[in-house]
Amino acid sequence: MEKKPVEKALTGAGLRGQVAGETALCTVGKSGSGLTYRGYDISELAEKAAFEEVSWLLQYGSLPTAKQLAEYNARLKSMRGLPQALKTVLQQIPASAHPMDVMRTGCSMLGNLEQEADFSQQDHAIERMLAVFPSIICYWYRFSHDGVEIETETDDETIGGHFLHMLTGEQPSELHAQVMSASLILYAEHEFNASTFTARVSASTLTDIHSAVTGAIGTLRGPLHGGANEAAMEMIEQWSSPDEAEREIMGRLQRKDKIMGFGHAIYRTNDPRSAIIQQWSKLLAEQVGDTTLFPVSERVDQVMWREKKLFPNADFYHASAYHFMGIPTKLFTPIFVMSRVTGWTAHIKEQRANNRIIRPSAEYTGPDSADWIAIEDRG
Ligand SMILES: CC(=O)SCCNC(=O)CCNC(=O)[C@H](O)C(C)(C)COP(=O)(O)OP(=O)(O)OC[C@H]1O[C@@H](n2cnc3c(N)ncnc32)[C@H](O)[C@@H]1OP(=O)(O)O
Ligand SMILES: O=C([O-])CC(=O)C(=O)O
Repeated sequence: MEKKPVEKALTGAGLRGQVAGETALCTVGKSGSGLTYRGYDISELAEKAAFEEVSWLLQYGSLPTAKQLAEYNARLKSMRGLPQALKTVLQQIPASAHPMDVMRTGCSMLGNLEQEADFSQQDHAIERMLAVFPSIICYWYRFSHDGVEIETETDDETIGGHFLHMLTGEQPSELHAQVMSASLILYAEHEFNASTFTARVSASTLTDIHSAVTGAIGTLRGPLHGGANEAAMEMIEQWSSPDEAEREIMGRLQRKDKIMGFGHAIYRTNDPRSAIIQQWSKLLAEQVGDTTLFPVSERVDQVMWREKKLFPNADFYHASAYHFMGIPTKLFTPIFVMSRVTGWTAHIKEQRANNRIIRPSAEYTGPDSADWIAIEDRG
């Protein structure tokens, strides 16, 4: 079937199509559907790189040598521990809290305990956030849900493996560690998306790095952005067959509901990250013997294209992939944070290196002038 692009101008509301700054970090949809990080194609990175190589690439500008990577990994490993004051704060947060709020509070508290005194400390602060974010979410999750106080200073080689290990209490399989690495690479960076733009606006005031990242976490939380992976999971898990999924999707489209995990502000024909995570999801489905969730996902994909010419974005097949690895749905978006902190902080560094406060203008639509009305005369 030939795919046709979604017809909608890249202009107007939402600053669509307007250049809001410069970056050497990433291109999105440059030739319609591509994605590159510092010139490297996403499919090559997802196939050949470890997530830590990509995070180094974003933070320091080039691929690391073997020595640089080994030293970086050792540093990250040594930074996984939580200060007692942060543990105490995490222990206060109820199990009913939204895990993205936990991430936001965790990041903010870290900024209180380990302040970035000046910008010469930014690389240390970035490595610390990258190393400790999985610890923050897993410590809170296991404490609030299972009553277990976990050890976050594990010996796992990778960030993805470290996360899965803390979450399940077991060493992850090679396949799961591989999928986590690929997933973290896919989510790492995406130009001027809403959360990254938040981070850049924040950084442009010359505020500290934890404030900028805290704002970005809050922005990523929304269902139109990172929260879509959880929303997609909540949708597809309701259906027990592809036929039921098709009927339900048709009904939702008729009611003009948004289907989470579909469509994109920039890509017009496909999101290059989707096919990659779809392949991993398929493999995981085979491994767990799934005969429902993956076929349901594929049917939703087909129907959305047939009916609306809308395609799955990075979030849609992440839902089933994470589910097959046993990750609770509410932790899907925090994984996005564990990855995207690399993109946010690379943008913060870039903004700081050539800064002018970001302060656009608005088109005024209010009354021309208004005459003052004394309070006793107001109806
Ligand atoms: C990692 C990420 O953050 S990826 C994005 C994750 N978000 C989602 O998956 C949420 C669902 N998707 C959406 O809400 C949107 O597609 C967004 C927010 C991603 C992009 O929004 P926009 O740039 O405004 O979308 P776009 O201009 O391409 O919309 C074109 C038309 O398709 C419709 N449309 C877009 N996405 C969807 C969807 N998921 N379900 C149903 N209709 C949709 C729009 O309502 C619009 O219709 P209209 O012309 O009648 O108003
Ligand atoms: O670019 C966007 O608007 C949203 C997105 O896909 C991302 O942040 O990964």
